[in-house]
Amino acid sequence: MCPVSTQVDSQRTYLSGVLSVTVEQFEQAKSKLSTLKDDPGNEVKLKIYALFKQATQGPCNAPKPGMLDFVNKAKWDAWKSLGFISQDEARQKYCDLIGSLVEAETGSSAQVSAQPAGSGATYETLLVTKEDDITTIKLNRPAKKNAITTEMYNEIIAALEQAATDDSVITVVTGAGDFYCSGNDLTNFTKIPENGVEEMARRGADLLRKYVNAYIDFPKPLVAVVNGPAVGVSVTVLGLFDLVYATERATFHTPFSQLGQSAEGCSSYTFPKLMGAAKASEMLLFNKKLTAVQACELSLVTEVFPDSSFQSEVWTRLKAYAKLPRNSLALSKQLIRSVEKERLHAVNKAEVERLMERWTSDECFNAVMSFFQAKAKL
Ligand SMILES: CCC/C=C/C(=O)SCCNC(=O)CCNC(=O)[C@H](O)C(C)(C)COP(=O)([O-])OP(=O)([O-])OC[C@H]1O[C@@H](n2cnc3c(N)ncnc32)[C@H](O)[C@@H]1OP(=O)([O-])[O-]
Repeated sequence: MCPVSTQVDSQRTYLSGVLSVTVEQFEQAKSKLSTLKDDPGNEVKLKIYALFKQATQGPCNAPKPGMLDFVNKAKWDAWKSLGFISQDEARQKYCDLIGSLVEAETGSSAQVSAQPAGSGATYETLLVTKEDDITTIKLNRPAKKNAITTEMYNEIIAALEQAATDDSVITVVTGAGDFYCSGNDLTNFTKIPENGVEEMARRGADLLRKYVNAYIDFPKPLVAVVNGPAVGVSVTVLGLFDLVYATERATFHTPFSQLGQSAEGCSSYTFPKLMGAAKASEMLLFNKKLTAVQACELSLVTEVFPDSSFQSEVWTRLKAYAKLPRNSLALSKQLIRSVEKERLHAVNKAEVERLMERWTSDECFNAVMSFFQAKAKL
């Protein structure tokens, strides 16, 4: 909560039914920003920038910077992502954000910020719901084909931690829009911290290890409802799900070599085990894209459904499954997976170490540049 706004409740005004901060409170928040001692990190700085622009100028109307103008493109994207929220709401969010940063530094809300996001928690990149004993984690950046930003990795980890302990029976991961997920957001590679690419690689590796661990350790039945094409890390972790239901429109590919990278998500172990070494190599080394039916034939997918009836058939089935005795389901899942857990953690660790080296390589740098250059020419 914003300390600035809570100090002077009487100065708050109601506009269109929305609690709003005064101009004075907004100015106070602005000056508090310069007193912060800790760098809040690029993601948060971008959010502050975007909220400030929205609060002072309204929705983004600036021309889109070129793809190679990384910094200005990231700022523009952040501002644009606020859509048409009102200047009032942006002022309120700006104050709340700066208030929470100030409070975190002074220690008064340290406990709150250390807690995983829970039911009732708001996520920026996910829609998390609980209904019919099913917790659904929906990746929610459809305009970017649900590419996974650093923030989204953290939010998925938090949502899985929460789902692991809530009273739902089954947990589902799915995507908003026409894609399931386009994998790692390639702009993650353009957010280089002050201490350089090595530091970016170290942080990325740490986050990826935690992310994959969240799937390895997940204690209840975990189901992927693959509503469209899936790419990269969203495909590799499928080997850690208990069921994978796919629309016939879905495709599956892992363009690691093309990106100068290497396999992750425990796929260097789960894929050969599921489909045999030769088929796994075609995917993981040579970027072979599978149709949903081919993925099902190779045991990566449990069952394929016609696109027109996909949602209704899958959800009818999942709702029935969620009525089964919860402890029996969870304990059976744990029996199936526990034999492999130690090995999977070791595989995850080894894959992440390899990737950390890859992310500082010329091969990876050149591949990511090619992606953005190709876009810039469009
Ligand atoms: C961490 C572990 C190691 C890595 C593991 C991996 O996941 S490796 C795998 C890594 N993944 C890849 O290599 C996939 C790279 N992406 C693609 O190949 C294609 O975008 C596509 C086939 C996913 C969709 O093609 P389409 O013609 O249907 O749609 P479109 O292209 O017009 O996209 C719409 C908007 O979304 C944007 N966007 C989409 N994906 C990403 C992304 N990953 N990143 C950032 N942005 C992305 C795209 O730029 C565009 O934004 P704009 O211009 O509106 O600001």
